[in-house]
Amino acid sequence: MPVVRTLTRVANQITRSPVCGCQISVMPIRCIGFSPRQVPSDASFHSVSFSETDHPRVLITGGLGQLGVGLAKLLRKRYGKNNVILSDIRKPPDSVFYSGPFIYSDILDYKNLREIVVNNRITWLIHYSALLSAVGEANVPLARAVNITGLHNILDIAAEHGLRLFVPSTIGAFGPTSPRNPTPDLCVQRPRTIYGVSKVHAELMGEYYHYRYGLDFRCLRYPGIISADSQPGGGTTDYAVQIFHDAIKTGRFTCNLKPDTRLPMMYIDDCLKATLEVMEAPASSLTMRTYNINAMSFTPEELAEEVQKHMPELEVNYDVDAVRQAIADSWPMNFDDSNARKDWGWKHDFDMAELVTTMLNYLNSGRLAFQAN
Ligand SMILES: NC(=O)C1=CN([C@@H]2O[C@H](COP(=O)(O)OP(=O)(O)OC[C@H]3O[C@@H](n4cnc5c(N)ncnc54)[C@H](O)[C@@H]3O)[C@@H](O)[C@H]2O)C=CC1
Ligand SMILES: CC(=O)[C@H](N)C(=O)O
Repeated sequence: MPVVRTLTRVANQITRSPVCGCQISVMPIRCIGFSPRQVPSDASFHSVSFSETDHPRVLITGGLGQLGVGLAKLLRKRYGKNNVILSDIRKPPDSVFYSGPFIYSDILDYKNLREIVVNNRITWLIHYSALLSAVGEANVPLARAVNITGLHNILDIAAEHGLRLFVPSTIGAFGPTSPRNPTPDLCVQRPRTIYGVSKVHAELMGEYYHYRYGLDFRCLRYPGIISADSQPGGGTTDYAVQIFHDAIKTGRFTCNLKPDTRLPMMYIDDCLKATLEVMEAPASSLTMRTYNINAMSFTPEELAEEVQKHMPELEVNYDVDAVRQAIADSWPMNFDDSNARKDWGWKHDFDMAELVTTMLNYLNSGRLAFQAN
């Protein structure tokens, strides 16, 4: 009865486990039986299987979206090109395919995901696959599958293989009954989008797996992320990226949110830096497993005025999208990230003025290079 022996050993280990100082007496249901998710005989359930002196072996899921390619670039600089594998279900452009390891991975395919983790000796998993707020409302069944069922696969594989797991959450994990100005780490969370509901689920499941199985789960609630060289994937904060592209291309911008809609925002370099920092933070410095992070907070009107300091001719109009506006009206206006600052030294570099200058310089230099060729 090797399986029973293994389960008994694991059960004893868990009930003795000092995680959170709690005594636990019930076995994890998912580990019982002969499913592919069966506990392996050498499962320890206690995280960080890699030696801290070695570089981690990182897998990024959903890596071809707005954030993944930039994160891979940052991590490859630090840990070596071949130690960071990007994955997605989309076909990578040449620039991505030839810049480091890329692999097809559908997070809904548990066996394929497990094979990738085993064959590549993955130690860190950065789980970026998701459907964002606006596209999620347009296809709830798919958002539910990717954001919830997909997350379950990720959690099981991470727990089974002792991975350090990063799952981003979002300002969208809060709702109209949350305090909105500012929104603290711990408060009422009753979001009204499938995206928000799935992210609260991810926060709670990750924290539960940490408490129950010792999974090294780390989670940051990102604000709206603004980037120049990658396009957002269908969110409510996308206007704050689009304004730069339209300003440079046409000198005109039509905003789909009302001029006074205040939302927390961050430049991509700060977002990627925070992700790296929280992944490298010693576990002892983390008093929580889910942290708000923030950099700035502005309205479309304020952002447009800042852009107009550089491009006074920019014309801005408003054509409000009811779905996006309702979502934005239920989200935080300001984010309280004091715990991240206190616990692991989070500090942003870009405020609104620096963000605008950086975005315009980047996009203008691209345009000039294009014209020169
Ligand atoms: N971009 C932002 O402003 C913010 C992003 N986040 C979170 O950060 C993460 C990354 O965000 P973005 O890069 O902006 O998202 P994105 O929408 O640009 O990219 C998501 C990627 O997931 C992939 N994907 C979809 N279904 C999949 C499946 N079945 N298997 C594997 N991959 C699949 C898509 O092909 C896409 O490349 C997401 O979890 C998002 O919720 C959180 C807050 C703000
Ligand atoms: C803030 C987010 O999570 C994302 N950018 C969205 O608007 O859906």
